[in-house]
Amino acid sequence: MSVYAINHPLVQHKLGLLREADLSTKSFRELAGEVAKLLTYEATKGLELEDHEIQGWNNEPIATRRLKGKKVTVVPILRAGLGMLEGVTDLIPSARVSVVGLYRDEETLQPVPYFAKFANDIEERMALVIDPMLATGGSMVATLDMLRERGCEHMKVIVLVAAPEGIKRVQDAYPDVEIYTASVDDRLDENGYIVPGLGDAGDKIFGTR
Ligand SMILES: O=P(O)(O)OC[C@H]1O[C@H](OP(=O)(O)OP(=O)(O)O)[C@H](O)[C@@H]1O
Ligand SMILES: O=c1cc[nH]c(=O)[nH]1
Ligand SMILES: [Mg+2]
Repeated sequence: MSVYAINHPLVQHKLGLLREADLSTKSFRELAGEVAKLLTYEATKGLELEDHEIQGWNNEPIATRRLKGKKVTVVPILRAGLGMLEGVTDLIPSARVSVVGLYRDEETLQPVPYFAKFANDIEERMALVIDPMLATGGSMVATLDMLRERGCEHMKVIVLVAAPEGIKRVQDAYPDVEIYTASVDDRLDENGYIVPGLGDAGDKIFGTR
């Protein structure tokens, strides 16, 4: 089972702040970006390197290493995934951004697609899919389906908070996909919200509460 719940003290401290009921939009946005950045650090620890020789300060060659292969594509799921994007691209500034627009129908809890634009050569890139909330997992699996249909083989998921139901759904469909999260929470409530969770992450990030 490849779920990585990151217990780093900074992640746990910031997650605790994010869970405060009356946090301002500004603080929620800042913290979501900061936790996304720390989770990205963990999620990228297995990236492949290649040897690369450079000219050093005194004109002597230095053997260094650099990231190998095509640049990563980051895939925010609209809207709420945008709240994590800057945190991720702070660490991977040359990443290509692919965007998937989905909203979850409030009655059926099914994902409804409304936009998709992928980086070119997606089949050669590692995709880091970002969304604050993994609840039923419907939105995440729909996004992974879109990427896999386009030939993307190497995908990882970064979410701020995950419900056990969503983790199971992703793992059943994509056992090879690693999930990085600040917390595996207890359960979903009767409306499909994660408990204890963060509430409606999209509304909090966009100030549309
Ligand atoms: O795992 P699921 O049950 O599919 O639920 C999770 C999805 O719900 C939220 O998005 P929402 O539909 O609220 O859209 P928004 O980001 O535009 O607010 C969240 O950001 C995920 O994308
Ligand atoms: O808890 C949840 C579940 C879905 N979407 C959210 O924003 N929060
Ligand atoms: Mg929402």
